Amino acid sequence: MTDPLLEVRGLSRRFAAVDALKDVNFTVAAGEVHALIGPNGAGKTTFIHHLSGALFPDAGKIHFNGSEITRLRMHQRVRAGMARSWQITNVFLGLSALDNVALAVQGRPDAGTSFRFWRPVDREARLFEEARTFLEQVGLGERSGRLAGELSHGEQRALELAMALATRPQLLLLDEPMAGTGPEESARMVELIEHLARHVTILLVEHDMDAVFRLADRISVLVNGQLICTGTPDAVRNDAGVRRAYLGDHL
Ligand SMILES: Nc1ncnc2c1ncn2[C@@H]1O[C@H](COP(=O)(O)OP(=O)(O)OP(=O)(O)O)[C@@H](O)[C@H]1O
Repeated sequence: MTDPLLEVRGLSRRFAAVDALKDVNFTVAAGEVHALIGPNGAGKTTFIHHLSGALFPDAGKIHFNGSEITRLRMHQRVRAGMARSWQITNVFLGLSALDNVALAVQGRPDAGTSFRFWRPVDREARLFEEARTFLEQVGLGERSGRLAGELSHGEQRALELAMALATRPQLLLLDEPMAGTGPEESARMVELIEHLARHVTILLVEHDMDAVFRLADRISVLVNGQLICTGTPDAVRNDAGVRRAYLGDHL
């Protein structure tokens, strides 16, 4: 078996009296869509914060793409090939969709070198050309000139995905991409994630179980800070412990 793209070993984190994460062992294989599910307060957001570098653990190690990243800062993890959707907090609402993605392209470390040999006018044209391809990938090609603030909530989530893709990640962390979207927008987001999954490995945290069971190759279940099960959607659906602790209410 090839080494996992992401490997978490013995991750623990305590907040005052709460064990938010307890000795979590977890892997994401290259090419898969891996969903992390669990009831409210299970520790999912805390876990994603540890992967993205927003928080550091009390114990445990995180390896990504063969290197240890446990103590790396957020921007270093982005450079290493990990991108996270931030629930729209990173989108500049007063800028066009295209400008938002162009900024994300420009922030990529290799953009400086790949654009260095172009004259300023060509350089700018290249930058926007590349940004446009990411907008097209998320279905926003026609909306590139719109101010981000004028886009619907679902379109803003898609824009955020285009910005994450602009960093050319190997692993995309999607934190509740369906949150706040209506049924039509959710369906579009599921299609979009299916499309992106052909090109990039995805770790998905999501409460929408229809979306999770449709998209995931493997599912991990977190309850009270502990990973109680990892397996295929069928295995997780039929796991007695999972049904008792969580899915029983949802199925
Ligand atoms: N900064 C913090 N300070 C104190 N306690 C915290 C902090 N962040 C999280 N917790 C606690 O850690 C536990 C896990 O919270 P977390 O937000 O990670 O759960 P979650 O699975 O993401 O929940 P939800 O699905 O509702 O978003 C909860 O008991 C929460 O109250």
